[in-house]
Amino acid sequence: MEEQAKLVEVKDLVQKFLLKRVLDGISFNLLSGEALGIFGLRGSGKTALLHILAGVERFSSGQVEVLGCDIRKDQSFKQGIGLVTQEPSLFQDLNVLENLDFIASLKNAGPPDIERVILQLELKDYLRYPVNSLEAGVYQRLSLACAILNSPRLLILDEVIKDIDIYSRHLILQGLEPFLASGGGVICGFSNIEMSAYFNHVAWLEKRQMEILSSGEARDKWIQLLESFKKPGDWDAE
Ligand SMILES: Nc1ncnc2c1ncn2[C@@H]1O[C@H](COP(=O)(O)OP(=O)(O)OP(=O)(O)O)[C@@H](O)[C@H]1O
Repeated sequence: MEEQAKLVEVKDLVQKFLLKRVLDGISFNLLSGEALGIFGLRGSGKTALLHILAGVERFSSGQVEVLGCDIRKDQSFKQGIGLVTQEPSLFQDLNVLENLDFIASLKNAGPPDIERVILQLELKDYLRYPVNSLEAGVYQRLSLACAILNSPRLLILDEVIKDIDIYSRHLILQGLEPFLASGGGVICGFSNIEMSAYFNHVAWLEKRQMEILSSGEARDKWIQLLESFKKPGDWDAE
């Protein structure tokens, strides 16, 4: 059997904001064909980690390799990733097609790529809609469409299917299957434990540390956590 390529390798990652440690000695790998879900309570560091992997935030110490690049020294991995951030990141003043056109030009993608993503995420009926008029599910379909215009090898997704309609969720998840089967990798932050089943592994972030679990183990841990909560303040990460 062909050996799976290592898409992400993280060793001893530390992230501090001012003097506060948010991630403390995190290590994990992602192989091609794998989907890793990053799970944690509010403020546990999911977004901080995803932004480091996408190269949009610096980190305090440790080693991070993405698509074979030491990301502190070599930024070329950015051409091979697709990012969907938790905060809306599309151009609000442009319509759907204008967003696709503009982002395609930034990513050196061409008309066939635009056609491909419109088809995959069923955006044809929305092309002239202003982005700020889209319902959440269609907005996320467009966000993912923009992220995959450059046919990335690694997708970094932050809460991409949170609070969206079931059909959009289906379209997004269905699109990930052939992507993974062809050797892509997905890292996805999520906060609804029900979504664990969609990932090969769940990276549980708590108290600045990471634990890699199966989806079943993550659900069990969630049930134990719920049972241990006694007062509302316990919902905070620290
Ligand atoms: N740029 C920043 N400057 C200072 N503190 C930050 C910064 N980014 C994140 N933090 C802090 O780091 C911690 C982790 O935040 P992060 O947004 O990564 O958590 P999260 O798990 O994604 O939370 P949520 O589920 O609410 O999105 C929080 O305490 C947050 O306030």
